[in-house]
Amino acid sequence: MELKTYPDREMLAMGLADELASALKNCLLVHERASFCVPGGSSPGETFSTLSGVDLDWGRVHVFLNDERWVPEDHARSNTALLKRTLLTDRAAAAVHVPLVNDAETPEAGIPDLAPAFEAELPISLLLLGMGEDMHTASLFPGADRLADAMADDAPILMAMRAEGAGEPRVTLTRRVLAGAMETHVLIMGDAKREALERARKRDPLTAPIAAFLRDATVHWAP
Ligand SMILES: O=C1O[C@H](COP(=O)(O)O)[C@@H](O)[C@H](O)[C@H]1O
Repeated sequence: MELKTYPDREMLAMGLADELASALKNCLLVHERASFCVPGGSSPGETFSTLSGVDLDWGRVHVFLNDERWVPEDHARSNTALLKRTLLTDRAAAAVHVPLVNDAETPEAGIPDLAPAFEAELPISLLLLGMGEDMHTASLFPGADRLADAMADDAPILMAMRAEGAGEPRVTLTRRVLAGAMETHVLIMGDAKREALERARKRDPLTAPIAAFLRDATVHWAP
């Protein structure tokens, strides 16, 4: 694991957006397209806004979320809405968005229609993950009902997930899919998450799911 620290959140957004843009450009030099898998939540908005203005061949970039809360797009907690508002705008409006939610009643009912589109996106070219103070990443929550299945080597691409701390039901890419990414970055902010990261490094991924992705990751942190 490499840890990059920034003096403040604005510098983090600029530095991380720059690094992600370089990774996408390098990928597009040798591949027809790049698959770019990104988190939702409260942390990535400023990085996404900065990245959306970068001049690159966005039409060859396929963007999708690590996970989604099973809520409609006009819901305040919709990760899809955040993605559309902050990343898939400006120059990046030309990117191809692979949706992770539909209008089915539950994630279990929606996944069969969503999953086939993800087959063509693997392996993920560039992965950005977030992390909660409880050491969850994507919707791989400690104590979640199907965490062990989602962490297994033979997990499907997408799984439904429910956990006490998660709020609503979720859909998440599974560990093997996320861990297969060619390049991985993690975005965290604040002292509590820095402490959680250090705790997770000593823990089993089944109790600290972010630990499954740290070995080859670059972690970006600001106070
Ligand atoms: O619920 C979620 O939480 C994590 C962390 O979010 P943050 O608000 O603490 O930055 C996020 O990475 C994930 O995509 C999201 O669905």
